[in-house]
Amino acid sequence: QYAKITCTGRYVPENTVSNHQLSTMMDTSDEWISSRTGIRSRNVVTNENTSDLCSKVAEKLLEKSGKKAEELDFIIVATMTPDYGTPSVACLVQGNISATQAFAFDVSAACTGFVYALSVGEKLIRTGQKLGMIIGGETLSKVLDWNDRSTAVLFGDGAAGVLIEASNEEHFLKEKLQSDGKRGKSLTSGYVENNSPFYTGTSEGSAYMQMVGRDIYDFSLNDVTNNIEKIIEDDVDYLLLHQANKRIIEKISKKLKVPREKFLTNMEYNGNTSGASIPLLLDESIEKGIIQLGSNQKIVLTGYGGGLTWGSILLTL
Ligand SMILES: O=C(O)C1CCN(c2ccc(-c3cc(CO)ccc3Cl)cn2)CC1
Repeated sequence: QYAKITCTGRYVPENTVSNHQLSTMMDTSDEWISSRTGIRSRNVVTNENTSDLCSKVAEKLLEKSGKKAEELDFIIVATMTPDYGTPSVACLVQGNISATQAFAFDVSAACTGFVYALSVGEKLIRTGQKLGMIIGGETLSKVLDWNDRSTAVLFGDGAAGVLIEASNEEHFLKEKLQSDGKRGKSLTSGYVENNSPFYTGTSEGSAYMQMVGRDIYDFSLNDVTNNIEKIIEDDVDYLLLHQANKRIIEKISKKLKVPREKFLTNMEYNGNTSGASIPLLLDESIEKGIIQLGSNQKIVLTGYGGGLTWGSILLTL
């Protein structure tokens, strides 16, 4: 049996923060942010954590599909901003929706997390599971250094996901997943201090998000373009890339010689939501009627970011 995406859903926090609002909090401007990133606003939690956002998505997926929670065989959450080290966000979601038959785990691959998780979920279906839920969810606002304008203006909170089910038709056509730990220090977040009386080592990192923008920019233009080239086909209808920066997407489209209008974007009102960005874009594009489940449209999903990780999946809907 094959796997097929049968439902999509999303949830973003109510609190919308405009570029202008940020310009009253730090030395930045709407002009700088929107011209350099394409971002005009983002949504930021005030009293929710990642498991809350993901649980809202889970409830929406069940409501839209008519599936019962106890039908779920597995739940995978892709996140770099979990509530806890343990329990996983996926387990917290499982508890919240009483998916009593499911096994649940998180995937840590930053902005490529949803692509990695979808790839794993597809294999679980192909080896016999019947129904899975795969969610990308982040509360990046809790790990940002809000005094560092170079990162604080780029990121947003949100969650979105899909149901995948066993199918007789083949929908997942090709994938290429990659990582490079040697370059991992270019984007870090969530370092945990060791306070043991025995520890004499140094503190390596920061709990806050730190990014060497130049390195990530160059990586995205070079490694990510090469990755897409390995799986893309001439009749691809749309490419849904991780929504990190409008200029990088324009540069990738030029380098690939693929028309810009095939690259869907939504960073304008979400900011960079890391593992949530691709499923947010997928659900929004379906709601807008640009993409339809069951249409046989051919799309590419490409994530790229912390790890460093990057990867693409070519699939038909
Ligand atoms: O000066 C400028 O133009 C600045 C230059 C620095 N910028 C960056 C740099 C890197 C990213 C980024 C982040 C991730 C992680 O999700 C993945 C992929 C990318 Cl390309 C986003 N923005 C903002 C505009």
